[in-house]
Amino acid sequence: MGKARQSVSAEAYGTWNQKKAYTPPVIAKTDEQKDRLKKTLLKSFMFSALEPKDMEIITMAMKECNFAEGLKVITEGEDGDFLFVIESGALNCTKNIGGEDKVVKTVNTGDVFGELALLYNCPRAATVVAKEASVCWQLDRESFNHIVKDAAVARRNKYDQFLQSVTLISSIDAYERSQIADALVPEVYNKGDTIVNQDEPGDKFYIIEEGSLYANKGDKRVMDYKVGDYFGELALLKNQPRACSIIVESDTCKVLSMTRNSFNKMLGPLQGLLSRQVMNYA
Ligand SMILES: Nc1ncnc2c1ncn2[C@@H]1O[C@@H]2COP(=O)(O)O[C@H]2[C@H]1O
Repeated sequence: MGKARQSVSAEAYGTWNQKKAYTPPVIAKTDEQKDRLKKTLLKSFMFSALEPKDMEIITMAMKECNFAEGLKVITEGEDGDFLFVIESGALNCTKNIGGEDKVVKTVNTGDVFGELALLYNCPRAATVVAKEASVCWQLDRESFNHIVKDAAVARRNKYDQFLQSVTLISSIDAYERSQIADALVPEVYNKGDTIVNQDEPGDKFYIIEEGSLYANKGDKRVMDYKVGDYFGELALLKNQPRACSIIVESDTCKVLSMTRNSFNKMLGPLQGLLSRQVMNYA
């Protein structure tokens, strides 16, 4: 038996908010399923930052789906009322481009798919087919709208315009850019702070959102950085210690960081470009 349904009244959202009363669905799960689902949600940028209370509602509302290899989960152009988070396996997203089906992305563990129809009330933008047997967790539109949507939209909007101005990312398509926005974590520093220490191991990549910084190799200043520039890629690309220290020059500085995992996954297609830029280093 599942837990008793919880009702979240309209008043809870304030009279200025048009959201209707929402009764979260409760789909019965074993402890083992709950455990797997929680671990999966923690791997997903869209869900990992939820408040514990919201995480509990989402955990109860999600439904396990086991997709056999070759199964079509989503069809481009159709209406959609669910999104999915992947626990294991891999699925191909294809789009019909000029009469031909082209794979535009392969999604796997921790990725979310099917979110666009829910975020923007539009038909499915791609077809999604299980490339191999995959375990996914399905979430309904209403639960997504009430608990996750506002934060997800705000986050994607907040960084989208800025990311379009970052030269490195300008060649990436809008969908990949939205995925990068999901993965970025803001960090704030003050004048004189060292964000990256020479010779130490490194596992993050950074883009500068506000402020100015410089790089020191030993005592020598070797590079200046401004808004839209990036640093920290070398240790990740080459699996080596930090080649320089990066120090904040302006009074304050905001950077957007990305873990090694996200860097590999999302900036993977840019590795050639990043490696060519390395030639410019002193
Ligand atoms: N390049 C892409 N353009 C649009 N959707 C994509 C792309 N790559 C992956 N997808 C996913 O494919 C899903 C199809 O359903 P949705 O449009 O709801 O949400 C879409 C995204 O989650």
